[in-house]
Amino acid sequence: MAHPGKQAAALAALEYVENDALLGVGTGSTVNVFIDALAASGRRISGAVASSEATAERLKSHGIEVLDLNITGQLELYIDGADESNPALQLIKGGGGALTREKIIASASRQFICIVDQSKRVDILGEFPLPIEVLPMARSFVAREIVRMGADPEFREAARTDNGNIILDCYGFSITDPIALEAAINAIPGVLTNGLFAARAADLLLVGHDDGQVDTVKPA
Ligand SMILES: O=C[C@H](O)[C@H](O)[C@H](O)COP(=O)(O)O
Repeated sequence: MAHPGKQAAALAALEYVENDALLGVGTGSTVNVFIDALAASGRRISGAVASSEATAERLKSHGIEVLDLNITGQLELYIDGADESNPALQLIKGGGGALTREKIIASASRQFICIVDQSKRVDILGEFPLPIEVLPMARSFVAREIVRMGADPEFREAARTDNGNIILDCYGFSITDPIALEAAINAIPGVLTNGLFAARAADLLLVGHDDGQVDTVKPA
């Protein structure tokens, strides 16, 4: 049984899915509730672009067609969870390691609805360690660069992303300017992307509470 806040947010997102929609679908436990609820709702969608192999498998298990982003072009709607959201709806994502594909699909979508439970809302991003996807041969180099930037990178042991890369979880970044930090980390050679979704923040946040209430939040 999913956390009640996650469940409430995921169910609320169903209201934004139109018949025959072509959806982008994120990754994680909140999105899993959404996928299962979508299938159970009987809503008919044209297909979905998946942000991870796990999501693709779950969609297919419900008989939802999984499509290639190269074929679909721009998507109307992307639905995904997050690890943290600030009032501008800038996010930290990647706790499940799917950040790169998630950022691609979010950027290729007209609207990004983010579904979270109340615990994910923060004033300033960064309590959650910032994940960075890195090419394996660049691991030590990127880690040293992150230390030079004032944070503490930790290698996510025994984890490989769907793209065959490694994750550095970075503790202690002072994220007062998320757009600048996102760009600075992405400029390090060997970084595929980092988990800050600041240049492409969410457009709408659905926040689920334990009692089943859902807040609909627009960027401040
Ligand atoms: O890589 C994983 C994703 O960014 C998830 O959206 C994020 O970690 C939130 O996951 P959950 O819904 O399981 O809390």
